[in-house]
Amino acid sequence: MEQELDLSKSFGKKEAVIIQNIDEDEIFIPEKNSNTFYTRKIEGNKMTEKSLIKMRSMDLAKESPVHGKSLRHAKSFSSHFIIDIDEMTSDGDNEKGALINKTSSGNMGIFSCDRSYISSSSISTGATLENSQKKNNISELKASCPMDQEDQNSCSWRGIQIEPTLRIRVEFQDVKYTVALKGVENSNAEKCILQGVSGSACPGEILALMGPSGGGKTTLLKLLSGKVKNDSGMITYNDQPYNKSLKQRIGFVLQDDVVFHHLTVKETLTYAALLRLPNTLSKEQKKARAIRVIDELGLERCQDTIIGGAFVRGISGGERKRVCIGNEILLNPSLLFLDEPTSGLDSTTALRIMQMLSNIAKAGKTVITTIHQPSSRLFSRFDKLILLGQGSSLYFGKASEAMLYFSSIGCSPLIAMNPAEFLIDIANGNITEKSIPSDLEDKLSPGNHHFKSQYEGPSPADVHEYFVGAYESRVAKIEKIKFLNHRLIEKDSEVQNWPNLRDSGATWCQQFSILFTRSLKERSHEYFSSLRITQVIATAIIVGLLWWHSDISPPKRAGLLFFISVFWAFLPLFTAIFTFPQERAMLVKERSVNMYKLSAYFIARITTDLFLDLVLPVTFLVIVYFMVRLKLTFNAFSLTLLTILLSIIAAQGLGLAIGAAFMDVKKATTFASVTLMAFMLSGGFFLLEVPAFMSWVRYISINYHTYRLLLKIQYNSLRSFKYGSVNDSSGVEVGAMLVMVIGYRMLAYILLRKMKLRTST
Ligand SMILES: Nc1ncnc2c1ncn2[C@@H]1O[C@H](COP(=O)(O)OP(=O)(O)OP(=O)(O)O)[C@@H](O)[C@H]1O
Repeated sequence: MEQELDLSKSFGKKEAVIIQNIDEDEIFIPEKNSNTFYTRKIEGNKMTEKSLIKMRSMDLAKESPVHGKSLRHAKSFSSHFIIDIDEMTSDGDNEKGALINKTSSGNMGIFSCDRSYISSSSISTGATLENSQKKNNISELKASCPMDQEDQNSCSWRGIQIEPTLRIRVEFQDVKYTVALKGVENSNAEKCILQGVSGSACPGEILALMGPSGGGKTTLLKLLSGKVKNDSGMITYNDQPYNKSLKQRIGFVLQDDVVFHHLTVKETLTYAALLRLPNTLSKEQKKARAIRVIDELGLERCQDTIIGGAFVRGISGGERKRVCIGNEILLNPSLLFLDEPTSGLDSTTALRIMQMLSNIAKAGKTVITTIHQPSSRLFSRFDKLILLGQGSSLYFGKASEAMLYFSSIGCSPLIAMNPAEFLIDIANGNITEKSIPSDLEDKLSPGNHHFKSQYEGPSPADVHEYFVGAYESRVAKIEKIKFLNHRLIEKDSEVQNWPNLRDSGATWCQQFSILFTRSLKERSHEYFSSLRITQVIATAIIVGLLWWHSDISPPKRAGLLFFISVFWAFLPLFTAIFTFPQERAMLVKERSVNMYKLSAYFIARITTDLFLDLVLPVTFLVIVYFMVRLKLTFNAFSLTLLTILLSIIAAQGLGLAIGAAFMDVKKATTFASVTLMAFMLSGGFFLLEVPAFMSWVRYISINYHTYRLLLKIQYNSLRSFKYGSVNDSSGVEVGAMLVMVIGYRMLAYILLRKMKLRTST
């Protein structure tokens, strides 16, 4: 079926979309500057959600115009039409009127160019918008949900908003940042990372920070998000300086954001929702919110796939980025900061992510993102742009006017070039294949002190200096005046108190239970991995075979009992050592946004390990006990098992404390191996007599106490062993082990508390 639309009045630009399968009673909400449309159905005064409608983008330049105008043909779809995106999404109040379908198809759509909601059914009757009952419904809907032009286009995101977004305008003026250089001879050496950067970003906008690697983008992002404090200059949020209550309104997506590798997409977002959303929402509502975010981010297909990591395959890079963004979006932040959200992704996925950010911005949020080298399609999504080169601003303003600005100062591409490529070249001081500004050329001409006898073109340093100077004289001054004027006007206005965002998330007990379950899910794969099970069972069988039905004489069994004490200290210690170093990034990230109390995390974490560590030792002991035929009484078996469990818990505590002290796996494992060796040698099996001045080592040795307890259980007395005290009661050993169980954990907790949460650049 061939469809024709009279687009002659309003259309005729570069791009078009074909929209298929339009139902009756649907309205379309075109996105500004994008080729995305949403559909909503109207039921009474309510609009219900429907998915993004299918569309196809095409280049109209390649299409043959009909009637000499922008009339287009389209074939082979049950229902579709073509419409000019530029016109459709053009800003503003320009009333272009509705486009009426010339055919009689009842399944065609109608659009007007003022971005109103338009019903497809209006077309089938040829009715105008004014007469449409649907329009009345829409007007009522708009009246009940007042929002500005941007907000109208963002209904899909409104569904996941907890409360209306507080619109925050970020302005920064003359921001400087310097770091002290470590490891250089001159201890006062400093490096200036940002020098006098200014700009602003308003709600509904995407501000892109572009520049070459090392240009200072991430540093600026961290300064603007309050993660790092600036040395001088001013950063304001709705004309107020940063304060702690802003923290909850800021979402920050790191370049390599941390997520648990063994949790699925759904689990990741559900746990985040349960922990972070306010308690005014029920558990079911929080879960529903997570599901909603999954839908909005287009992650339905992979919601039950694990995230994955370096050693385990999971979701794709683009999906992972979207999960990280979803983690932040759940909370409806007013400001969203992203560090290179598209790096490493193919251009289609990158565009999809940018489209999503665009939708997020249109929901009234301020989005600031760093970006390396975007494609031209990606570039067109930015509202504002800051171009940084060696920490200095080379451009700030509308992204769409960046090329115009550089051409106004005499630098434009001489060959066809992607704008981002051109801008990055400029920021790198590379102006090959670009026109050289006459001022710069004059500077390098004979007679000037910059002139070199053999003209080689301007050096990157000259180019950089020129563009910084041009920016200072043409843009920076104007921005400064704007900023100051703005502040003067705002000065008399009331100081704004940030309204309380929400009550705090989950209670302590809820936090504990959520973190316990999350930890159990994340860790169980490690505890019950086939490798670990094989390791324990194989060791048990080898030990059982070596000591098969061994005779009961002490010399023979002492070696076995000592080995058990070493094995069940070694294994849990080296497992526990990784806990905090591995989870450090996640802990810092989650704690820095007060996601939970450290105590809830800590208790949940050690309880998970306790729980998981009980299964394998029981299996081990059952195999060894009956193969060797250790003392076959119920009491002896249970006491041996309890002793091993006590040893495991004490060793875990030591491992946690060492891990928390170093927060570095390499250092921690080195220290732990030396400690365990000292414990083993002083444990009483290798050495009966220890010099008096070294005897203290025994008392802090886990092996010493475990070995003595095992001997006492099997032989009731230590008299035949002639080492250490021959006291037959087990109180001292049990007491010492309990002190270790609690003491090492307390130490680990204190060390964790001291861990710095604020990051440096
Ligand atoms: N703490 C620090 N000590 C020394 N130099 C630093 C420190 N932090 C940042 N820098 C330097 O400051 C410059 C800017 O760093 P930043 O991470 O902001 O760059 P970037 O533009 O984000 O780079 P990329 O795109 O490669 O991520 C770099 O040269 C970096 O080495």
